[in-house]
Amino acid sequence: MSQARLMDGTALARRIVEDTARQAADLTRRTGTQPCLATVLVGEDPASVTYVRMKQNRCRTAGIASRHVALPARTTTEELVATLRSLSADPAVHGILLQHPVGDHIDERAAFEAIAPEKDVDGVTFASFATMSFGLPGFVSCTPGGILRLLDAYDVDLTGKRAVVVGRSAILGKPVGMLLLARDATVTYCHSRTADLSAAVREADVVVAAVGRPRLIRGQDVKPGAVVVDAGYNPGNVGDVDFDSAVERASLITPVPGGVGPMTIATLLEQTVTAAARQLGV
Ligand SMILES: NC(=O)C1=CN([C@@H]2O[C@H](COP(=O)(O)OP(=O)(O)OC[C@H]3O[C@@H](n4cnc5c(N)ncnc54)[C@H](OP(=O)(O)O)[C@@H]3O)[C@@H](O)[C@H]2O)C=CC1
Ligand SMILES: Nc1nc(=O)c2c([nH]1)NC[C@@H]1CN(c3ccc(C(=O)N[C@@H](CCC(=O)O)C(=O)O)cc3)C=[N+]21
Repeated sequence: MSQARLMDGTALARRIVEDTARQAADLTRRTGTQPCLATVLVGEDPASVTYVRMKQNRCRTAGIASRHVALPARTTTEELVATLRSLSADPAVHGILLQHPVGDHIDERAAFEAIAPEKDVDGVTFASFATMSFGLPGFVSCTPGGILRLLDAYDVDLTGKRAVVVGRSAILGKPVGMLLLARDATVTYCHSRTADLSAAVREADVVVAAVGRPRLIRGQDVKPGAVVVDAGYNPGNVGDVDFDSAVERASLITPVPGGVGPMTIATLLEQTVTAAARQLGV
């Protein structure tokens, strides 16, 4: 069998960011206000520092202002909630991103819920999860939203397809399953307690790997012709899919890097400009 075609997230994300930059410039010209994303980081985990910096850099190239709030690792839930409430109330801030994970001593859910839904451009609040799941207007979780955009760009028909999502986190696995369900896929969630992961994956027409375990999904478990989305992003730019073996069986596959990662940031920027437009009343 021939090798899978690559789903090029870098190229699609570049087009989305260019469109977003035009919209940001237009909005700035019409209102005199630049769209602004606030990024909040607790602690100094090097990977998280890098991700947040990438997001800020991409904002700058798209003409979106960013404001960074760096909090010490010992920050309490109450302090973090207070910070997010004050950003939620600040009219100069249009979108808020709280970088996950925040540390075990903090109630991450309480922190997410302190983000005003109209500024939840990362799509992490209960309100966003609900609107996304019901197909109502609102903000989608960025990585899941980016994954669906990528599948659409490659004309992947999801209707009636068996989709297996490996992982069920609040910002990735669970919401991507809801988006696939909304597109009439038959969705199975797998997680750390799944009895036979290989058996589940072997049945999948579409696999989304969102685990955080390097190369967990192997080519031998990929159904020939399946579509494979690797959302994993492990140290050393390694995905959750064993690319070299999976590329031999899949029909379409995302590379790491250059697949899902850039789509996440493109979705974040796009939703920030949408949030700003709504808040500025245009
Ligand atoms: N490219 C991007 O933009 C982004 C990439 N990521 C990447 O995606 C991956 C997942 O991130 P995230 O969802 O935040 O991670 P979490 O650690 O929050 O969740 C991991 C999920 O995988 C499940 N899991 C763990 N081990 C296994 C296993 N051996 N078999 C089956 N399931 C397992 C867990 O199950 P259980 O629920 O039972 O514990 C959990 O549901 C990471 O590599 C992360 O870096 C994350 C966000 C954005
Ligand atoms: N609240 C929250 N929302 C997130 O969206 C979120 C988060 N927390 N915590 C951490 C993860 C990780 N994440 C990535 C985003 C882009 C790339 C990305 O663009 N990667 C490039 C490579 C970039 C490079 O390494 O040069 C690629 O895959 O091609 C990777 C990882 C978002 N996350």
